[in-house]
Amino acid sequence: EQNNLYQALGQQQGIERLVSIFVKKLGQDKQIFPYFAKSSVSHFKQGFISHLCDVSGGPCQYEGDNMVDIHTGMNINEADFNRVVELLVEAMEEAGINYPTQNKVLAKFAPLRGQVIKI
Ligand code: HEM
Repeated sequence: EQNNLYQALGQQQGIERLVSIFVKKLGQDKQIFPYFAKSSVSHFKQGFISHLCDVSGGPCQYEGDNMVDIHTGMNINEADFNRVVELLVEAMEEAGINYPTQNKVLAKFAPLRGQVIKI
């Protein structure tokens, strides 16, 4: 069951394609771009790919820092969190990912909300 989500996302290739679209959207968004102004896009991209591969049940182990450590100090508020989720949904839409699969991805991220938002 766990592994089904990874399959539904199109495995490694599908996840890489999705994250590329997502990263492009983050960089083009006036509300969100400032957060990433000083980060390495390729580092973020690789980290996000392996994290998504991991949480979707794929054969990857995310080895980056935990969500709290990464996002602490960024002062991410609720509205910005919601915007990032919106951009992720748009990216999934553009990548042709079906609704049940989109919802499963969102269900994986929802519990992380409290670890990412201003603490
Ligand atoms: C559930 C939602 C989120 C998840 C799962 C998530 C996950 C991640 C991951 C996996 C990384 C890469 C870590 C690494 O490998 O070093 C990362 C980095 C980052 N995230 Fe998030 N994130 C989320 C929400 C957000 C939001 C809402 C913002 C800003 C509005 C944000 C801003 C950043 C930034 C700026 C970095 C790059 C840090 C650097 O310079 O390396 N994240 N996030």
